[in-house]
Formats: sequence, structure tokens, C-alpha cells
Amino acid sequence: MIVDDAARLPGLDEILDRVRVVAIPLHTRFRGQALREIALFEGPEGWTEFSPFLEYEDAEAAAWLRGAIEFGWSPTPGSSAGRTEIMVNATLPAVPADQVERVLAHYDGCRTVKVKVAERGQTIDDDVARVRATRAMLGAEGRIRIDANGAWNVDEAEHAIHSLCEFDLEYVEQPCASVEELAEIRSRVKYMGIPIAADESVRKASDPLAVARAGAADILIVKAQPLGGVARALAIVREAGLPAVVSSALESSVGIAMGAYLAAALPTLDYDCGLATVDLFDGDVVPPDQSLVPRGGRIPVRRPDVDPELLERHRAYADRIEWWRARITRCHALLAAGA
Ligand SMILES: O=C(O)CCC(=O)c1ccccc1C(=O)O
Ligand SMILES: [Mg+2]
Repeated sequence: MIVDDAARLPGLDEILDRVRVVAIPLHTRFRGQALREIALFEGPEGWTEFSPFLEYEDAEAAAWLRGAIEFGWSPTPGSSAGRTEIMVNATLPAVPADQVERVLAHYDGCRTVKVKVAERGQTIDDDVARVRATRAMLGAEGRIRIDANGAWNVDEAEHAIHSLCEFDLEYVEQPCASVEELAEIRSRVKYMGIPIAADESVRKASDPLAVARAGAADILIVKAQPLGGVARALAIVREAGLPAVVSSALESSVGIAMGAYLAAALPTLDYDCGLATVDLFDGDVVPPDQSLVPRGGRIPVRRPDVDPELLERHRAYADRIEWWRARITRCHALLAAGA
């Protein structure tokens, strides 16, 4: 255990009495999904979000519940260096090149774009066309990072990085699935000066520090909710001793706020954060003046107020609400048992 979790675990009823479940449509499919289901509840410190993806097992989802509880029940994390705004990147799903302009038009003023690559059913030519179109839109000064979500083997990753390096990549996120493969691809492309970032190898690993210990990445991607909260994410960054990029998990403005506080609390923040994904939604749970969609490439560091009317407008169907209540019950039991 790398942090003492000072916060007590609230009782299950305390959570279930307050939980609201919403389903928010996406204007562009992401991870194959066109609808995002999210559970929200209000703790003594404010609203918080629990939104592990539907297919995740309870053991993994329980870490997200720990993160959600921390944000609702622990004092709001303090900011480092007086940061009150966070610079964020646009996130571009693996769309055809002719849709790049339409999707990026949703993001106001982002100088950095993360391009999703290696989508199942697509080829490297699709990735090259998408990244080329992104570079054409951003101009020479924009920053482009790519994220393969571990889909390539080492040879595929090497070929892909060679094919994409002409577009000047800031870093390559999770090109391969395992820590061993990451270490191998990192050493193969080191001469090109393109850093390797680890995402799933941190947030899905039984040991989030293994990737740093193995020298398998140059950069850590950290996400508050999946890592069990801001305090745990900060501890991982501290112990890993690597530069960190704060990202998120396709959350509403409430979950994004958790990420904004993590970004604000980091001692150094050299990279734009993956906290702009509310722009992929057709709807939110907070009023427009409270929203954490980026303006001028930045989001504010604050807890947004939830709008009860929007909770109602996006309310999930009764069977889905029951499903989420059962999931919260199981994950709470895992946390209570010391998971
Ligand atoms: O980092 C970003 O730009 C946005 C967040 C993002 O890409 C993401 C969102 C949901 C699930 C997985 C991922 C990912 O980084 O792989
Ligand atoms: Mg990623």
C-alpha cells in the first residue's frame, strides 16, 4: 500500500440513497460506444462520479468507486503552484480522415490533439491519413500524440511509428499491451527521440509502479478515478519518478473536475491534459456556465454544480439504474473487505 486512505468508507446506504444514473449520447463513437452511462452521487464535499466502463469486472471497478468516494467525502485537494486552470488536449476518436475537421471543430483552442490509432478493423493507412489530416489542421506548432491502447505487437508498433514519425509525435501512448513489449518498443525507437507513455500498464496493472521499475516508459498517464482517487494517483507519480500526463475516462464535467484537481495538485505539469472529452458528449449534467468543456484550450479547476433538470433529462432506464445499484453494492463490499 502506497497511501494511507484516511477517509472512512461511507455506508452503502449513504451512497445508494443519493445515486443518480444518466446515459449521455456521444456525437462521435468512442471505444465503439455511442452512449455513456454514468452514476453520480453527492457526498459531504460535493458531487462525485462513478463511471467504470460496462464491461469492467468488479475488482477493477472497485478502484473507480474508491476514487469516486474520495472526491465526494474527502476535502477538495489543494492546488500546487497556484494553478486555477489546466491546459487540455483534444481527443480524436479513430474516425475517417474526412471527419477530422468536423470532430476537432468541437474543441475550442486546443493546441494539442491525441489521436486514437490501431482501432480494430482499420489499417495503418487509416491511421496515417487521420494523423496527416490532424497535422494539416493544427499546423506545424500544434502537438500530436497518438494512443494505440495496447493494440500493436512490437513489430507492428515499430512499423507504425516509422510510418507516423514524419508528423512529429509528442509521444506514443500504450503502443503495446505488456510491460515487456513496452520496454522492447521503447528501446527500438529510442534513436528517433519519440517518448513512450504507459496508460493501461499503470491503471490496469496489479502493480502500477512495475512499468517505471522496468524502465518501460518515459511518461506515465494518470487518471484520478481509475487509479482510486487523486491521492493515490499523486503517490504513484511521486514513487515512479517519471513525468506524468493527467488524463480521464470519458466522464461528465463532475468526473473531469476530479482530473482537474489531480492536474492542479501535481508538482510539475509539463503536458496538456486529456481532460477535454466532455466535448465528445451531446449533453452534460452541469449547466453551461459550470461546464468543464475547454475554452481557449483550458478548463477551470473547480467543482461544478449539478443541474437536477439535466440529471432528469439524461436519466437512464430503470433496468440500467438497477444494474448500477447492484454494481455499486458489489464494489462497495469489495472496498469494505479491504480490496
Ligand atoms: O487522454 C485523453 O485525451 C482522453 C481520454 C482517453 O483517451 C481515454 C478515455 C476513456 C478510456 C480510455 C482512454 C485512453 O486514454 O486510453
Ligand atoms: Mg490511453
